[in-house]
Amino acid sequence: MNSPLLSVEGLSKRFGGLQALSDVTFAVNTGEIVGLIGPNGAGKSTLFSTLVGLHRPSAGKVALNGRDVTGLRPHVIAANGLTKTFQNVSLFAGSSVLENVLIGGLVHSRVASARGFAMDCLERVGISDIAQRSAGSLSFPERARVEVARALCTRPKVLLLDEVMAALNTAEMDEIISLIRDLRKDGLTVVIVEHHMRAIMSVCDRIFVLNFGQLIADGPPAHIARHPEVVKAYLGREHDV
Ligand SMILES: Nc1ncnc2c1ncn2[C@@H]1O[C@H](COP(=O)(O)OP(=O)(O)OP(=O)(O)O)[C@@H](O)[C@H]1O
Repeated sequence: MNSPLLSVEGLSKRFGGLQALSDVTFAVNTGEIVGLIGPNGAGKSTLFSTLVGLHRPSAGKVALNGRDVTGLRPHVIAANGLTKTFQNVSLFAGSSVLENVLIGGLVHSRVASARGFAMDCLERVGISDIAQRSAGSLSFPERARVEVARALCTRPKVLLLDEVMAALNTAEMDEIISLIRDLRKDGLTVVIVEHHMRAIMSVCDRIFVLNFGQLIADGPPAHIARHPEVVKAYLGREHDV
């Protein structure tokens, strides 16, 4: 059997007296779309930030394609193929859409060659027509696409999407879901943190559930939607899938 593309073993993160992640272990295979859910404060963003090197883990190991990337600097981890988008979309409002996306490409190349690839990424997410617009003037759905394009510009193998659908209505969310499916068809592996259960349940092959920093369940959407501990800790009721 092939080894998983992303492998996380016994990952823990402590902030002073607070244990934000406790002994988290999971694996993601090439081409999967995996969801990560759990109540506010469960540790989802901390897990993403620790995976991409923004936090140094207190214990545990992260491997990408069999290579240990634990504790490496964020740009080195990005260059190895693991990238995340940022919650509460953090674009440079005074810069153009193209400039915002191009920043992602600087992990691999200089500005001149990054520009062409940044345009390709904008094309891939369907917004090449707004490349010269100021990022500060964008709608929420446009901003979500720019965030995805910027992450794509780092040429990820695994893309971590942190609540990119947060401010979107149902129709806008469906468009992003369709984009995520297209990215998978192109060979990308995706992990999604999202509070919109309809979106998560419809797009993910598998879902991991965090509660108080611990992984309490892992399985296909139909299993997670009826998992008693998940319903109690997070969902509040069983969901139809
Ligand atoms: N830099 C930090 N310093 C100290 N504590 C932190 C830090 N970042 C997160 N925490 C704490 O770690 C815990 C997990 O937070 P985290 O943001 O990862 O949860 P989350 O599951 O992403 O929540 P949400 O769904 O609200 O985004 C929380 O108790 C939070 O207050």
